[in-house]
Amino acid sequence: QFARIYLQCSSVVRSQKAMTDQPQTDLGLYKPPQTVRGMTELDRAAFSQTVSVPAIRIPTSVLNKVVKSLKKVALQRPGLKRVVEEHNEDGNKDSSKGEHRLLLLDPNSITSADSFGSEEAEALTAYGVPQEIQKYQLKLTYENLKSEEILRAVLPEGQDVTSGFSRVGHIAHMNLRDHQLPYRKLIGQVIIDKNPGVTCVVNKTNTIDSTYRNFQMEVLAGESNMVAKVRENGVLYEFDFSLVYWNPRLSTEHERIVSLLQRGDTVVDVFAGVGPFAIPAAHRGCEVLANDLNPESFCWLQHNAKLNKVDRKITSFNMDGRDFIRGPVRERLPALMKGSQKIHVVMNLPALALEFLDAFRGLLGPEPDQSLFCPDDNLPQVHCYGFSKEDDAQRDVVERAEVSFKLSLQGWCSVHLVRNVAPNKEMMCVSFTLPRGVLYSTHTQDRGKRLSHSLRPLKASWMARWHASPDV
Ligand SMILES: C[S@@+](CC[C@H](N)C(=O)[O-])C[C@H]1O[C@@H](n2cnc3c(N)ncnc32)[C@H](O)[C@@H]1O
Repeated sequence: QFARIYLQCSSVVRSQKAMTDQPQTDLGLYKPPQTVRGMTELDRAAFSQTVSVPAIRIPTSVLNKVVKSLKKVALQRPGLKRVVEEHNEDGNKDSSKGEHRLLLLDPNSITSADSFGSEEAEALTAYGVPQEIQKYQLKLTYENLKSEEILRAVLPEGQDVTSGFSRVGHIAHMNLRDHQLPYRKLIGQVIIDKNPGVTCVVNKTNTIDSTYRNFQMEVLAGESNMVAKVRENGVLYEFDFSLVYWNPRLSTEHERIVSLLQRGDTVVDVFAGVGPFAIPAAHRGCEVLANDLNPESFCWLQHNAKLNKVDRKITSFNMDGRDFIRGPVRERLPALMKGSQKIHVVMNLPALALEFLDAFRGLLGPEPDQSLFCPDDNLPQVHCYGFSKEDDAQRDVVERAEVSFKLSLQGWCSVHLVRNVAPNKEMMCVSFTLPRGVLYSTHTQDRGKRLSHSLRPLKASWMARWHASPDV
């Protein structure tokens, strides 16, 4: 039944799940002082601790070569020197042993002289370094700890310290769980400390079901400046993250759609946001009609068009999507369809866009005179997004598009899996050539049977078109 529906899984964008910024390696090394457990105001000094680590003594004449050979077993920690001077029993630098240095080793890999692998042992022999391990008293400070170690030390024992955050310019955007909320200010500060470039951490305080798809958020740490500068696929955007929609996990999808466009095509972006389809499309030489209901998105869209010097290619609107289709789009469509350049309609409001497809029903009024009938009319290509929680997500989104059109799309569309949004929720994109029988009809009500019948003679030429352009 759905033989022509292609599910493309390759571009699933994986969520950033871990709060940690470095891989977990030597979690056993740091045994946090009990005093930090339950801390809600960050006291960095309280995290300091002296630990005993293995070390090997190396003559300075072969230091660089030996350090290179022992790279895999050397201690690696943020902000930590792994090659140190030797000290005498008073803790002072021992100048009598000046021609040697100590290389600190990872206690997870090296516990005794026998722990070296064959390659490392051979290198030590070749450079004349005795395989003797000594203990070194190392002072670990807050700077040398990873965010996960700090949070594991602070949060109640046995509770999960990981949580997702995404980066929007200088802003780290978190979605903390209830048990983490008492520690939210501290968590925010740790994220700032451990992630260069992050100067503001916010926590989402509502679900994204507001009309404009923006989040309510609380600033946990850092500056309260919500105006982010973001580069996506080489294009610069600026916007107030608290007032508009922006999702860094859509960059692959934005790029995928833009790669379908040719210079001179027209792009109709019904739910344009701050411009992640519209601006690159204009950059590619397309004429763009971009609309968003949110006045803030509309302003930032215009700002971004100017910022990227494509404002002359973009005509922007601040309207409801249906009114936009039935107004400015309807006005321009007949002329555009006479041309040879493609028309792409992008509808990225996944919670509702499939329902908005009904705005195309009867958009161009009755069928033109049969003598003027041209099966190769330049019909718009639609890329419409939808969420699905169904087992068969592609069938689900196609069926919902069909309900809006009162017309079967079987055999006429492709479906792309954009990303997995939650364990049982997919974001899909249905692409198809807008059926002629949808655009031309006298009624906007239920005319499914007659329309699907009137489509039949066109099917062969549509199929030919489908094969010629697999991107629809
Ligand atoms: C999911 S965002 C997508 C924005 C952008 N296209 C992107 O890919 O990032 C959906 C956008 O639709 C806008 N929107 C919501 N309801 C709308 C409506 N009825 N008409 C037009 N725009 C609407 C929101 O303000 C939001 O900017």
